[in-house]
Amino acid sequence: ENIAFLETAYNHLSQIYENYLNKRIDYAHLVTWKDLSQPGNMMPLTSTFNQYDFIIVGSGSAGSVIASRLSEISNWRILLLEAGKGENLWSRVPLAASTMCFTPYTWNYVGEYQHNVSLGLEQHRPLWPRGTALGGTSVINFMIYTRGNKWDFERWAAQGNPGWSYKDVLKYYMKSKHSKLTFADYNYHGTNGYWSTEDVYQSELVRRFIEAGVELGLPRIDYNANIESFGVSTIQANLKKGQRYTVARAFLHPVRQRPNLHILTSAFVSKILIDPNTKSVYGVEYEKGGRVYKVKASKEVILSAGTFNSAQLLMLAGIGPKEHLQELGIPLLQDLPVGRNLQDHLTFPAPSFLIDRELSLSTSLLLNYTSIRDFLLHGKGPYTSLGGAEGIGYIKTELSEDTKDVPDIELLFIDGSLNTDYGLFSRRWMNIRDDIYNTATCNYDQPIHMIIRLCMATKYFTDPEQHDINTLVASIRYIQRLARTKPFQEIGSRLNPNRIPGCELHVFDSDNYWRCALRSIGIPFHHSVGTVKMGPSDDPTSVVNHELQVYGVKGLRVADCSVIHFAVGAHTNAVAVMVGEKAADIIKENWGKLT
Ligand SMILES: Cc1cc2nc3c(=O)[nH]c(=O)nc-3n(C[C@H](O)[C@H](O)[C@H](O)COP(=O)(O)OP(=O)(O)OC[C@H]3O[C@@H](n4cnc5c(N)ncnc54)[C@H](O)[C@@H]3O)c2cc1C
Repeated sequence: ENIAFLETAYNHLSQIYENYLNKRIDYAHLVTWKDLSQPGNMMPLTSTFNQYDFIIVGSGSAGSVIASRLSEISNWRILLLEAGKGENLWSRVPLAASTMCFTPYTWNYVGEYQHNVSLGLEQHRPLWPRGTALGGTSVINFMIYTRGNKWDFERWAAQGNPGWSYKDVLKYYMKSKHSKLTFADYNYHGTNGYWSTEDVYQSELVRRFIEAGVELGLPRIDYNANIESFGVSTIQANLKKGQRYTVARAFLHPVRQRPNLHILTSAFVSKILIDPNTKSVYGVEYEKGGRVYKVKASKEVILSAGTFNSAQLLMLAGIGPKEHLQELGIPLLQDLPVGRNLQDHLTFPAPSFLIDRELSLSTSLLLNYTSIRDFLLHGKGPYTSLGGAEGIGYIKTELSEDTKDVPDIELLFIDGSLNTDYGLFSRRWMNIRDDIYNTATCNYDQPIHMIIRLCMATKYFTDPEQHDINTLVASIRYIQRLARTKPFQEIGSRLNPNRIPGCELHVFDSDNYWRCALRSIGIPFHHSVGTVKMGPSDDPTSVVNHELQVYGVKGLRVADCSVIHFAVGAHTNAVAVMVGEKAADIIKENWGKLT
């Protein structure tokens, strides 16, 4: 497999870079790679059982973990149904992260128009990709490994969800992990789990980012150890030997030969089967190869289809808000506020800074024999950069009203800018309009980029108090202070003076200018959660209880990002894996199998 990988990778990287140099793009090329990652246990349809103990819908960050863990019980029969296909080799190259949204491995969702945000995007609408592959969104994401602040989980539990406090969930974060990090507190990192975590490529620039933080009083921290809430760090990433390590590679491949685990890809679940009289779930209907099949579950169906699709499948089954289902002519089974609590972080791909030295990721660094060899043979070098993301920082702005040590802003340090890939991928992934890209970002050779991310449930700038947008402006000021520190001044760091079209009326770099810029190219950060909210039975906004069971329906659980009831201060991949680990233990315990 390694030799095949090297050969194919070399040929395709050469082809892609030829296109890249010619500023052409051949998206088809990205997806035609031979698929080496098909799971071994792709049972032919004639061999699937008519009945399983558990059926899991969706093999994403949570679903893969659940299938892996439940199939540890050898006399349980488990079926995992996934609409997408197995990964391909291209998806293993970390630097290629931003290209994955242009492959068939995404559902291609697009956000609705909102009058006060994303105004500088094509049709004023942000892209909202979700993965469809064995491994789900972990096949298209940026592999940044973050868990969230301990107070996120204390609040999660305090809101009527016993078993979800920091102490409770830390156990599962550690269980899944196989860490190989140089700067880490190993009291907080597992070393025997399935899921590998490594350091990413560290350029001279990220070293300067860390030094800049330290100059401003932010210590270098292991941000997943949750001892110190504020600080700077290089990124911990889900890589193994420098390649993307998806949840499917981590949790399914090692167990795929288990006779009690059947995995079907390209199997699209269209319906949850529920007896309307008893409100008991007895199976699912799915489509594969143009045919429709029904399969029964004697114990439970577990929805792990992601924040959008789990909510959709519930509503198609008549579980959702009464009026909405009536509008669509779907007979009501259970009136629950499914889909009502969608939350996401917001990110802003600016400001960028110019520097005097050629230090950031560049064509000459990438189109270079040493870099390609380092990646293919040693799993090192700039190709292991997570689409350019190298550094991370957590701060609390002066506007925060939180009494606890909870950051309200995450800083992401990006080595390069929107034009590093000639505008072929990153800005398209953000759906930024041509005029904005051409005027604001594309005509400098050596910009570096510090992105900021709002670590709170943003109201997408509808807040009458303007607390969310003002917090972002405060964080832009913080970033400017970072850029003025000695480590950045030594390389001539200065704010990119190009203005965002549509914001010319405002004095450049004034607070109003940044508010305008934020409304223009502020976008969701793809950490959507909350559509199937977990909460106590007396909370009318809840859909599942703390054991992930859907209220009023028997034999149905939901376990993925949709149950997370607020936008925790983390990128959500590891949180979904933690939900999967915990869900598996809850299920085992409920059925008397937890040893
Ligand atoms: C572009 C991008 C970058 C990101 N970067 C990061 C990052 O760097 N770090 C991080 O922590 N998080 C990141 N995230 C977020 C994170 O990856 C997701 O939140 C997480 O993977 C979601 O896990 P999940 O289990 O909820 O759902 P998913 O992983 O989305 O899994 C759902 C699965 O269900 C399948 N499915 C859906 N409907 C059906 C159906 N009807 N029938 C059968 N199967 C179905 C889907 O195909 C999919 O495989 C990123 C997300 C995106 C989109």
